[in-house]
Amino acid sequence: MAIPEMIEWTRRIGYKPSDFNKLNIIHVTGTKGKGSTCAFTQSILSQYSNKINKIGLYTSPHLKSVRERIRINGQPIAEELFTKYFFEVWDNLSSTESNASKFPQMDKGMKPAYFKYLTLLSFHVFVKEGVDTAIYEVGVGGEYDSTNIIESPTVTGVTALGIDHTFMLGNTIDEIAWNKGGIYKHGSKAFSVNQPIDALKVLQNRALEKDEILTIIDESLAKDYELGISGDFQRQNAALAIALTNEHLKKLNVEIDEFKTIKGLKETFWPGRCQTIKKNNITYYIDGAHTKESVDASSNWYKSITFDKHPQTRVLLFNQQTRDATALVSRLYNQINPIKFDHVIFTTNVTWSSGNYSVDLISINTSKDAVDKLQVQTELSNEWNKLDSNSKRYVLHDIESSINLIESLSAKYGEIEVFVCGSLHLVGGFLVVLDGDKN
Ligand SMILES: Nc1ncnc2c1ncn2[C@@H]1O[C@H](COP(=O)(O)OP(=O)(O)OP(=O)(O)O)[C@@H](O)[C@H]1O
Repeated sequence: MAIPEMIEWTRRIGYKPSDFNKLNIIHVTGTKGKGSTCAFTQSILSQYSNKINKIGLYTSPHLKSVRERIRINGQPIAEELFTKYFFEVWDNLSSTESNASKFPQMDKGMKPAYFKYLTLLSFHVFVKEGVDTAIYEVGVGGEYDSTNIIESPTVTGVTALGIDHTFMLGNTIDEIAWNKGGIYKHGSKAFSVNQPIDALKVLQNRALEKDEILTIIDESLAKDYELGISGDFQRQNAALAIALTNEHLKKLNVEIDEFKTIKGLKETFWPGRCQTIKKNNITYYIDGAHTKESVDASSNWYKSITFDKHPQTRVLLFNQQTRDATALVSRLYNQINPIKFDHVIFTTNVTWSSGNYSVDLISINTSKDAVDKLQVQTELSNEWNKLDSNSKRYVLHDIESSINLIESLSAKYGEIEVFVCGSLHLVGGFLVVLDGDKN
């Protein structure tokens, strides 16, 4: 019922899905690289400002502020606009009659859950603000995702597939591919990067169901270009972005200009993914990887850019609160080998030492009890002890305390390098504390 319900919510805020065709939507899913691909796409298209007036970008999750999820021309929408449109949606949902015979479970006045609400809000914002190109990142999967009420995207793309969200999408790569391939649409060219053979067959069939022939992009498309997001694997995401933007521009009858592609790729900024920040004597290498494949990718990135450096001290700051954290951390250890960490810090995603989360980062998915008992962090520390008993291990309650510890290590040892990894929630809180955003 996910899609019929989403269409019903849409009706209650005053729209039909076909109203969103004028947004000229590029729809993107995948397991890894969706957000980066969308960011490259946005940045390339922003070079055509004489032809494309306003570009909307809908992505998830956010790092520091929920407004990052709904961007116009690359910028998170302002607080005032967010508030205004949020309550317009809210009031419409409160007042519009329900379609009780068809949706008895959706009483008048009910509100959809978080992601659905934000998706509705994004459509409303983009229509009201006169967006003429919109890029939509799927939340989870594709077929039943709330973004999949989009009827006529200009083009669709599937990034690298892997195993994640199995409770919703299935345990095998075929089932996952089936869900993701649900965004392909009749009349919209279907793209993907190269995938494991089983997944590829499923994607091909899913495209055929919509009378489209799947195009596997040439992954060398971006090989000679400078990319604004670091990491070798980003070449694959950038190549997909080139294919998507070229097709989109064709549909809009805009001439493709390779120089704009090159400039757009170079200027792409997407924080929290293979990002380096230098602060005094501390260099932070930050990546929100949290699945097997992405932990491999980001560990290799860290290794490749720091292997030849010989800092006084290396530190790992890690958390993963809900997935198989110990398996991920041992994977990270094996990938990074022979680099060794002198200090290893396991923290929760709680932002401040007071026990508070930054307001936009409050998580109701994490059991408070597990956080209070530092259960996951203690398990991680025990696991690390088996992997490398020479590292000094710390189990800390929150991100602020972890950064304080890192700063005290730097005061003692001088030049230090810190790899921050395991969770985008950790990275979000980390950036809030590092930037001193007290909220
Ligand atoms: N093509 C890729 N292959 C492998 N790993 C990747 C790839 N692209 C991104 N990653 C990894 O996934 C992490 C998240 O990247 P990104 O935000 O682009 O992906 P996403 O699909 O939006 O993921 P999520 O939904 O988890 O946010 C990156 O930090 C990186 O570690």
